[in-house]
Amino acid sequence: MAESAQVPTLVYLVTGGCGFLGEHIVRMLLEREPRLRELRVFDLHLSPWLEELQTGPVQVTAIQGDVTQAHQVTAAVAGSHVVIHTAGLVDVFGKASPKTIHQVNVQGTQNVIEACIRTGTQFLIYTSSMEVVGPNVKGHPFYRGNEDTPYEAVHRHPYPCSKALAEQLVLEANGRKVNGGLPLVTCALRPTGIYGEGHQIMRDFYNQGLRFGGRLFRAIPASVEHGRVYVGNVAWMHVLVARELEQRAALMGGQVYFCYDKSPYKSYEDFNMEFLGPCGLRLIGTHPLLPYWLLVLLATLNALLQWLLRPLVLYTPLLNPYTLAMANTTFTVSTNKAQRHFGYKPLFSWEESKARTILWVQTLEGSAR
Ligand SMILES: NC(=O)C1=CN([C@@H]2O[C@H](COP(=O)(O)OP(=O)(O)OC[C@H]3O[C@@H](n4cnc5c(N)ncnc54)[C@H](O)[C@@H]3O)[C@@H](O)[C@H]2O)C=CC1
Ligand SMILES: CC(C)[C@@H](O)CC[C@@H](C)[C@H]1CC[C@H]2[C@@H]3[C@H](O)CC4=CC(=O)CC[C@]4(C)[C@H]3CC[C@]12C
Repeated sequence: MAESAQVPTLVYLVTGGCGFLGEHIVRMLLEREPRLRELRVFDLHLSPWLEELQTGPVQVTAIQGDVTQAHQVTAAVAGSHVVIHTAGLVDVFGKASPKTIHQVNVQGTQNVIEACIRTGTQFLIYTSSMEVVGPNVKGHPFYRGNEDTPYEAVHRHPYPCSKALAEQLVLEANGRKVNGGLPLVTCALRPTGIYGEGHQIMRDFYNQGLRFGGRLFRAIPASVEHGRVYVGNVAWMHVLVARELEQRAALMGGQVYFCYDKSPYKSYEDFNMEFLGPCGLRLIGTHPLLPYWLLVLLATLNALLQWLLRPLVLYTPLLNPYTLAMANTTFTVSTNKAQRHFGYKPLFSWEESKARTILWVQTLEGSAR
């Protein structure tokens, strides 16, 4: 991928480029990657905002496609220098079947890998997840751990299982010969809970609060810390890895990196209130309002109701057995591996991340402020 710094010559492909994280990666690349000649945005659902990006100096190519269709992926990858694979089914609410989650997240990733091999694309960055590690099915806490912290990564839920399998495929593909004889260089980035402009779950919490007269009810102890990272910093880490992967292939190839920044360690609900509070919502209770056994019962009833209603309507509440277990298990990271390996530093401070997210929440319909 060696190229002259003056003339934009590179072709990047972002799968899932119209998603929450994907959009930030696309915009960040256009703002901060001067070597770009063409940016291909591959997604099952193309967004209208892509049109506004097609008037700039970089050729933005919108490709409507499905990562489960190998031929579509191969056509999109052919001729690209770097692939950022962020497309995926991010579902812990029972919206998609386990089979579909596997097809998209695992088979789709395999299709991306094989497309790189077949077409000679050398650099592949995969958006993995903290969920590849945990919280595990035993509810073991992961307290300010890093990429080398021993932890029993045992999962049953289709989503974390699919992310773990896909990450393994990507890392194992590192070093395989691509068409033309050069080695494929891969790495995987593991964001913790991403927040920021466009986060659907934050939108869901906000709407739930509006439905209850501006109130949200504490279900999780404030002491249970959950790692969060601002979407702009996750996007920046992807851009940086894509830039450094060629020069530092021996060090970075086949590696995993947690995505992190200076976002504070808080419970999932308290962290959300950093943004929802200034927008008029209140979190009721300094302790969970219901005993844990009752929350488990309610979550189980929600899962039963989802199953009963499925032939008629898709019922996907925030509270289900998996989300309750996740929220109730400490999982935070403390690492500097990305800084040591490729000089990553968060682009956005906590204050900037918070301000940007609050501004976005305030634009949501019904915002009190
Ligand atoms: N949201 C979060 O807190 C975290 C997300 N991640 C990972 O980041 C990536 C992006 O996640 P989000 O932006 O939150 O999700 P998202 O659902 O907003 O974006 C995913 C994108 O992939 C596209 N997509 C889904 N199925 C596809 C298919 N078959 N073919 C082509 N495109 C397809 C969707 O249309 C969507 O635009 C995912 O791989 C997810 O596992 C990792 C850690 C945390
Ligand atoms: C209803 C209450 C119990 C409430 O507190 C439930 C919160 C719950 C919806 C979230 C708690 C932890 C979140 C997950 C975590 O951030 C890790 C993730 C990584 C990903 O790759 C995708 C999203 C998620 C699974 C995230 C989803 C929402 C939570 C389960």
